[in-house]
Amino acid sequence: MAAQGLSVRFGSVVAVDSVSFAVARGEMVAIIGPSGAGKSTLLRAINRLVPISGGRLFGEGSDVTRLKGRALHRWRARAAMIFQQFNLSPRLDALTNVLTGRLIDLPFWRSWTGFFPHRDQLDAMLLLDELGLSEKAFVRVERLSGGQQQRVAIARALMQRPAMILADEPTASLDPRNATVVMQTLRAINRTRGMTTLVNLHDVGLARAFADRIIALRAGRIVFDGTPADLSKTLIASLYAGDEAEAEEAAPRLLETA
Ligand SMILES: Nc1ncnc2c1ncn2[C@@H]1O[C@H](COP(=O)(O)OP(=O)(O)OP(=O)(O)O)[C@@H](O)[C@H]1O
Repeated sequence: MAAQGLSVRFGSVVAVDSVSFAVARGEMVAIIGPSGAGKSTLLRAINRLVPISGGRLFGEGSDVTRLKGRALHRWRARAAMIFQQFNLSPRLDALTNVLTGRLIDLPFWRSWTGFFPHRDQLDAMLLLDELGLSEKAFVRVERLSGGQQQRVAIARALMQRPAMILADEPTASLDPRNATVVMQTLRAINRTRGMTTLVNLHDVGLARAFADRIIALRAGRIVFDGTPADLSKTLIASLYAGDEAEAEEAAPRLLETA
């Protein structure tokens, strides 16, 4: 996947400002930056959930900026999104939520009747098992913990048979222990399946612990693109300059020793 001079504007606000980068297959990239830096807009632009105002985006051999109709639908399934608030159907059980990841490829009448092929049911069950949730398959997701719900959302994303996962602040609603479990799950999928993963994170510590590479955004522009080891305390401090409360939240221990 590659972005070349990618921009997203909302009226006079430039949320993503001529951003260029390429992500290799199987890479795990964390995108960090202060609130309003454009992290969410960038991931949504890759999935074409927000209109792209300028530049080019390439993925799976296509110019994604030009895709329409079925091809665009297909790209959206291949670039599977995971959200902070899970976006599950709370009253449905975990298995059914995972199965809805297949709706994208099923004929309309099947989604309408709620009938899923046996093969898909087996795949969904195997995914839940892989993510340590087989005993929760028939439990309504509203009764699961936040960490379990996010893992159901990850299983649903995998049911889309994606080429990449785009996770937008997947740990922001979770306590530190569950946040770590969710990041471990994303990392395990990245390693075992070679799944290309882009993950927006507020928490710089999690980004450093789990990503191969970190891209830092400030005011819609890339201000750092490198390995976690190369991300200096000075850069982290400048990233959050002017907002001590946010710096403290994003990188408490890292800045303490600066
Ligand atoms: N739909 C929209 N309409 C208008 N402005 C928007 C829209 N979405 C985002 N913006 C603006 O674009 C800029 C980037 O927002 P974005 O949500 O991408 O940042 P972020 O880095 O993800 O922030 P946060 O960490 O707070 O989620 C902000 O100025 C925001 O107000």
